[in-house]
Amino acid sequence: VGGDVTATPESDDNEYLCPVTIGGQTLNLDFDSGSSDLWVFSTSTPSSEQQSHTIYNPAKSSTFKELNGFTWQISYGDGSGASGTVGTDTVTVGGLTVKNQAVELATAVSSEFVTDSANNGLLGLAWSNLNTVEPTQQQTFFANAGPQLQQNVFTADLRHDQPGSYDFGFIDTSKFQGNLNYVPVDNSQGFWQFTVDGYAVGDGATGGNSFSAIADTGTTLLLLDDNIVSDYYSQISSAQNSNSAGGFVFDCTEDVPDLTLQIGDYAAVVPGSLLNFSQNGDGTCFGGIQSDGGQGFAILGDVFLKAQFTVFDQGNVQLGFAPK
Ligand SMILES: C[C@H](Cc1ccc(C(C)(C)C)cc1)[C@H](NN)c1nnnn1Cc1ccc2c(c1)OCO2
Repeated sequence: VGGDVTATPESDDNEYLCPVTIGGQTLNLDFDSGSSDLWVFSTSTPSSEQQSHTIYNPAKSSTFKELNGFTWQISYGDGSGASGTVGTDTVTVGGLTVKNQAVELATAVSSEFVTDSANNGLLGLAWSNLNTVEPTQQQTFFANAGPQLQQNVFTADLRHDQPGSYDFGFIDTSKFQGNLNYVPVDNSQGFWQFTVDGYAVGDGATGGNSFSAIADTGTTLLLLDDNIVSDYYSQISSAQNSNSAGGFVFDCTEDVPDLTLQIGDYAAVVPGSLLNFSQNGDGTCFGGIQSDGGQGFAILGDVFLKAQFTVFDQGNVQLGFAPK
């Protein structure tokens, strides 16, 4: 048994949304391999915060069950967050159905979620030890689906400005070139965390120290250690760190170098075209590489994942990468 679901980019590839059916109701959710809560806008969300969101109404689901007294509360690294109550329902993603999946109903959401009307919640795909439900931590959709999957994996094929896909339970070899390169995962902190062994800017030599990184479909950009960020932008003459823009910007006319991350024997190339992320409207462009805020590990978000076909292997606790 498996599932294949389309991942549609919002404007500027800021996030990728996928249709999820919960108790017969379909909402577009942001699949997030960097968190482990499945939460939705619902009839429990204050009407002032519901705005033009699609909401889930548990009263209209014949399979919803309340988990009495259970709560959740999550804060994301970008400062946003949400909280609420919990129940279970039947959840279907791309034809793959999980019964009695914990579904977290938002009773409060931060302004970033209120204003992003296309995003009706998150579906966490990190490890279940990151789930925030109390008093009893809940399993993710992927953890619950694992036993019924042919292969205990899901794959991400995100694309620039065009629909991509997530597959659950199988690896579609038509979606990548060559062989998959596997790297062991340390899931002790709940992330898809692994070691990057070095990096290269443009056609320069690979150097630098090894560092920890997480594969995070829920983060838009490629967030790296400040030293690597400075090294990278030293190769773009007009680059500057702009407070008003919220990060490094450069003239849109500049030739933007590739970044290569050495992962074991695999050289993961992120082409310069993806590293010129968006236009600021004043002739400057916003970089796809930005600071990780000094949190001790790099966050390989969508900018990185658009350039690699990625296998999240729950069975063998490993990640696989291949060029597309
Ligand atoms: C930000 C997303 C989670 C999210 C997604 C979408 C949204 C909006 C829809 C409202 C746009 C908000 C939030 C990410 N998911 N793993 C995440 N959740 N927790 N940490 N991260 C990654 C991180 C992202 C940005 C940092 C950061 C760490 O540290 C410093 O700046």
